[in-house]
Amino acid sequence: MARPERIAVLGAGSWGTTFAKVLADAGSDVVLWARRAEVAEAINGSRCNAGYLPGVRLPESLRATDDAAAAVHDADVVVLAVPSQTLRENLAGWQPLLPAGATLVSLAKGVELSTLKRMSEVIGEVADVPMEQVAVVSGPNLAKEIAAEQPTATVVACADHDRAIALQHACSTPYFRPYTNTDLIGIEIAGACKNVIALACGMAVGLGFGHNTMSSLITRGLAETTRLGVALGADPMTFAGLAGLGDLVATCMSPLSRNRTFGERLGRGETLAQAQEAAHGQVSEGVKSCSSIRQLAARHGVEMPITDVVHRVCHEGLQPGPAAAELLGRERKPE
Ligand SMILES: NC(=O)C1=CN([C@@H]2O[C@H](COP(=O)(O)OP(=O)(O)OC[C@H]3O[C@@H](n4cnc5c(N)ncnc54)[C@H](OP(=O)(O)O)[C@@H]3O)[C@@H](O)[C@H]2O)C=CC1
Ligand SMILES: O=C(CO)COP(=O)(O)O
Repeated sequence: MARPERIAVLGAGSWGTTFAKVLADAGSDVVLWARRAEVAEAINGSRCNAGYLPGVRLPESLRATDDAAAAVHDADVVVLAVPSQTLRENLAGWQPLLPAGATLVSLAKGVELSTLKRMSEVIGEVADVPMEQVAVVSGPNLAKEIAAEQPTATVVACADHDRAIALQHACSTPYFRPYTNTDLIGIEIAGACKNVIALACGMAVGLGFGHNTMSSLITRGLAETTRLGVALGADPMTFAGLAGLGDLVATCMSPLSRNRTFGERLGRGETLAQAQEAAHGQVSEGVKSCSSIRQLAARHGVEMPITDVVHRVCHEGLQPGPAAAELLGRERKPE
């Protein structure tokens, strides 16, 4: 399959804008859709999306618009960069505009609350395209670091390996190195679950705990994520890769992570509403996905104790201190 020529990125938040920059830097012809006209105007005028990426100069070749039809016109790749829980509604509106045969790419890391579906499943269903047309990009990809052109690797996953390779070419730059994979289930489960584990790590930081605690949560978090992924049909090796362990470590360890920061506020005693207000509208996917992942795990008889307490802290009034004590007090068992 030929390298794509025209790419539309729908969603101009931190990651959509950064990924559009990566694609433009890789030489692709990119149009970025922003839902607010003033954001598109600022990108075209001052080459900046100050609300999400202050101080980052966007390439001259990157064009922005608030007209979704103009953005997707003639595109052979359409990248979806909106939050997981709004993707279905957004895509339903865009579906009539999508060029036939275009590769649809998900950047979102979550599990839909109402259906417990992964993002690629939502895309296949709403766009009514074969799953071979749907791809996912996921890895240790904190937007601000990539926007600053710090070296980063990622994974481009698609059941159609040729499409994955075409997309890999379209987003390879001297600072961004994509690998291909065909295990969509593993890549997406890893991406959604790491946000929940990052919330737990943030709570640990907020409670004043150090690196042993973080490391224990990361390792046991990876164990429960892998259990769920394997139950759903994923390749267990995916969880040792960039989109598994790689993203888990980056998100849990970095103060740039919105999920970790959100968890830290809860750990310091703030309420969910206070932590949400401090996020200034930026999405912390784990806050909702902890509930959908917990339900998905229950449906498949998989134990996910960290995800369970994160859900109860976020939505059922459990406090982070007692949540930590509960995890430590669980029945003793072999590793
Ligand atoms: N940021 C990162 O480092 C990374 C993020 N991701 C994932 O990418 C996805 C998008 O995240 P990110 O860009 O960071 O999120 P942000 O919160 O930074 O931006 C969200 C974007 O979606 C738009 N948006 C929000 N709600 C709606 C809606 N109802 N309809 C249409 N557009 C909407 C926002 O528009 P507006 O500005 O007008 O509100 C904004 O452009 C998430 O699933 C995230 O987990 C993955 C890898 C890295
Ligand atoms: O997915 C991410 C890094 O890979 C971004 O994480 P946050 O959404 O927690 O900022």
